Amino acid sequence: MSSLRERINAALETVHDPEIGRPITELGMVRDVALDGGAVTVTVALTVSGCPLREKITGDVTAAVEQVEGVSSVAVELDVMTDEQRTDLRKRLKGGGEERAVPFAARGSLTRVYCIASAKGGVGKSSVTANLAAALALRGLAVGVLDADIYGHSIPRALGVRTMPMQVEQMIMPPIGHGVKVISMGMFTEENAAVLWRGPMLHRALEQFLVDVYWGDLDVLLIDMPPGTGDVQITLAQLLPAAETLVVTTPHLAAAEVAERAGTVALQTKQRIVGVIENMAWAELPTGDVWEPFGSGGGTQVAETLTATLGYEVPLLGRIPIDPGIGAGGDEGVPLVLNRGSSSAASVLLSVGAWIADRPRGLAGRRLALDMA
Ligand SMILES: Nc1ncnc2c1ncn2[C@@H]1O[C@H](COP(=O)(O)OP(=O)(O)OP(=O)(O)O)[C@@H](O)[C@H]1O
Repeated sequence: MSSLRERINAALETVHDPEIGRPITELGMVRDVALDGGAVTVTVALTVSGCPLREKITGDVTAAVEQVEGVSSVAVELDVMTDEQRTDLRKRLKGGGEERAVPFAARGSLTRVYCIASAKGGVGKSSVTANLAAALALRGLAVGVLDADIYGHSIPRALGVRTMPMQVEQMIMPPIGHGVKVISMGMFTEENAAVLWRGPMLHRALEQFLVDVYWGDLDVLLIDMPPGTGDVQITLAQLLPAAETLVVTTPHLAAAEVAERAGTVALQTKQRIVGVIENMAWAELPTGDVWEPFGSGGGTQVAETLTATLGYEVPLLGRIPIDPGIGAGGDEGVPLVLNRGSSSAASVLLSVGAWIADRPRGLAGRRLALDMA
């Protein structure tokens, strides 16, 4: 039979750091386990002082150790990592790999990166991104969202994220909302300040979000793009040449114009457009009838035009109806797919999420580093 200390250590291995998602034992956070008969005192070193998750970690350690046979009481003492320990942690998390590389652009990266793009603002791109991210997390996928929309940062709020990212050494720990890791340009600017992002500054900021943020091993990274064509599109195409694009449009936008803009970016950046999502496509009347206030066929037309222009199949992945629950979910920080999963809008969003989830995580069908030149 194992000793009390061994059993306590095994219990501590089940406690994960809430931000990093790895066992605290593996991260070097358990500094000491003192035994006085069955009374246990565990000293945990937090990554930074004033860590907002101290209570959660204390609670998790207590709950895990309390259950160990032979333990009569548990006390948790908190300490803070030394500079050397933080450096060591950063190296461990980066896997000793190249320091300043974009992990998703590395050869062999299995993370699928999708840029959620639109020709114009206000078509619901951010709402779609937040809901798709939540839908993917719901299916058990490891998901991150990078909010690169420099004109409006609605993603953190839509995913219920209210905390700021923590910094450990040069590593930025993304806050997590509904299981989704979130980083937004808005987290690094004064509240509501209109920032005029110039090209080089923008490039550096986006690079930092991809390189210095600890994303961990993601299945999918969604990037909420600013509408239209511009510096963000160019920068991201350089940093993430294998990223793919999902185009969000509404039926009333001139389909030809939407397709032309999206197609031009795809041709210039050589990034593949993998599908079109039509938002605000229809509304259900109290009578049960379907009403299409903005006309119909826009999404199909965009998909068909892109298919013809780009020379490969660009499918229409879904038509999301108008649903006030989308706006309410965004305001409350609980995406519609999580709180009204059976509504028509949620069903479409969940089915697009399923389509993304079912695409292989591997390299199949993707452009490899060799032909990125
Ligand atoms: N299907 C829908 N039904 C009802 N309201 C919607 C729907 N989709 C989005 N909305 C609402 O439309 C508004 C614009 O949506 P959102 O912010 O997601 O668009 P966006 O394209 O990201 O805009 P921007 O680029 O300006 O940030 C929001 O108030 C949102 O709640």
